[in-house]
Amino acid sequence: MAARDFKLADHPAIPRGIPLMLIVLDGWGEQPDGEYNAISKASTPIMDSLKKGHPDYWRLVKAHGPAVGLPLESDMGNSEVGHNAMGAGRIYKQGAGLVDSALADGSMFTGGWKQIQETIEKGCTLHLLGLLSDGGVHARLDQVWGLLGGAIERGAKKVRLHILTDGRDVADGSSFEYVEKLEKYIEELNSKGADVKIASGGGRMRVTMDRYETDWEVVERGWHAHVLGEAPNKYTTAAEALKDLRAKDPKVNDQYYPPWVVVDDAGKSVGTIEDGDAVVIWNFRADRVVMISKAFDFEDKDFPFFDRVRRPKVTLAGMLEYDVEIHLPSIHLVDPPQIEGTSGEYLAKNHVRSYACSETVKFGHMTFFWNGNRSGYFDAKYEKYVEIPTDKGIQFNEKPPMKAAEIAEAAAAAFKSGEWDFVRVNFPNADMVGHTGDMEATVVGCEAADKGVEVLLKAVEDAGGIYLVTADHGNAEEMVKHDKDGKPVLTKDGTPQKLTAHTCAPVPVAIGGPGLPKNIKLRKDLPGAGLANVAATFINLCGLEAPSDMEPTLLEVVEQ
Ligand SMILES: O=C(O)[C@@H](CO)OP(=O)(O)O
Ligand SMILES: [Mn+2]
Ligand SMILES: [Mn+2]
Repeated sequence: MAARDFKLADHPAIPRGIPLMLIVLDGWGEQPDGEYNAISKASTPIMDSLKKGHPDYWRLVKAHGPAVGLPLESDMGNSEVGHNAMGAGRIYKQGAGLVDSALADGSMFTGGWKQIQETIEKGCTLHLLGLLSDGGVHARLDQVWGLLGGAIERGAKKVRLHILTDGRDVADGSSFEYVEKLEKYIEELNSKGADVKIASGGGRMRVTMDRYETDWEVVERGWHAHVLGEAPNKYTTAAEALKDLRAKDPKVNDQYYPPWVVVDDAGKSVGTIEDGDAVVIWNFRADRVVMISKAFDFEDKDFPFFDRVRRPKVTLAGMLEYDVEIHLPSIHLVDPPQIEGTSGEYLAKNHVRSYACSETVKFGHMTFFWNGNRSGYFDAKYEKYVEIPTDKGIQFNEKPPMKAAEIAEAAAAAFKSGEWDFVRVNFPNADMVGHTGDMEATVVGCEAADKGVEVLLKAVEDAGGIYLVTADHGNAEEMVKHDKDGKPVLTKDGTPQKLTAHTCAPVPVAIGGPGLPKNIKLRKDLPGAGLANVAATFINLCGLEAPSDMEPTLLEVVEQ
């Protein structure tokens, strides 16, 4: 491919140097007002006022399914694909679909797998670890079956599974059904001579799947259970663990199970991870498996995060490469989407000074995901990434405002300082609190996010700047599950079933501010536009023409 020319021409109608504020409201979808819509229930005067700008200054864009590179129209959006699309301005076939193709054409077992195969042939144990979920955000059951079955077909004898339960992308309690399905499949494989067992597990928010170094203790708990075979909770089957831990503590749910291990009759773990073993992480999504990958891959001198006690020398493979900058893990089964020529690189190379900010749980969304799953700066001279620490060890409905005020304060100060041309922030509330399924708390979270937007729009007003407000996918606007006719799905006790997951709702794009030239409006001719169209839009708002291989801008220059 010809080398990319990063020089961008000036935009014909938008001058350079008018500062731009871009706000992403994580998990803020647009759906009709209703009893279970936490966003419409909340008092959100600022977001409501933006909506009045329809059609010239407010519109909806797609944030789910093929529009963001997911296999099916029924696939809900998520932060990785949403921020990848916004940051890159293009639609890439994403992890879920890439793994599907690699399983279908067999290439799953031809690349990085070869090194796993060598360890299997030596008779070592193969450990498979990941989120046991059909949500399609981080992982999918059929892919786990494909990996496990494929490994057995290729000669793996002893396989141990380390499972993280979900309840976030799927209904709480679905772990029972998934474990039952997995046990059935294991029985089938074992009846043909394999030795497969579930060895350890825990809830994804409490065990192993932390992200962006919010709390290394989460990963440490997982390390103890999966690797060392140690946890305060010991059971003879996974199903027993799930049942008993819930019965003991009403606060336990699929997301927040404590760590547990499966033990034999002598009380010994059935699946510690030992020197020479192979470990495959089956999640395709990166953020929540970067830390556990580091725990396996990093030498002691590079790993100050917790005492690993014992670090087995294993062959570790990721389903995908999770960090394409530092090539983590060093082996992967399926190549990740080749995201390059992102807006961040273009802007840095055109000397647009960019400032990105969120609190820890979403920090990497505005940096790592935004930049195509790269962890560093393109050019530190023109970029600054600011992280506000997220509270550790709480469930987010306990403190729904989260750090919205602090994010707004930091970003408003950066904007007013005049040091930055482009400030981008993410407010996590609608998403992180929405995932708890707690309606009241989510309403409070949405109100806090709206207040954050208010502070930032005031900064834009004061500095004569431009704003672009959008979201990465839906979540808080649908807090209970609905059937095809739009009626709430009821649980056995007659109450509506909580929906903790993201949705397929479209998301808003709003533009404005005193710096927006009067002849710039939103186009009316792109009904199918999605999040990938946002990149060209904000590059234009920075005063530059967008690269020709990005999805088209949402802006038009109108005659006055
Ligand atoms: O928390 C996460 O990992 C996902 C849901 O699984 O949410 P988001 O895509 O918004 O980060
Ligand atoms: Mn998100
Ligand atoms: Mn989410």
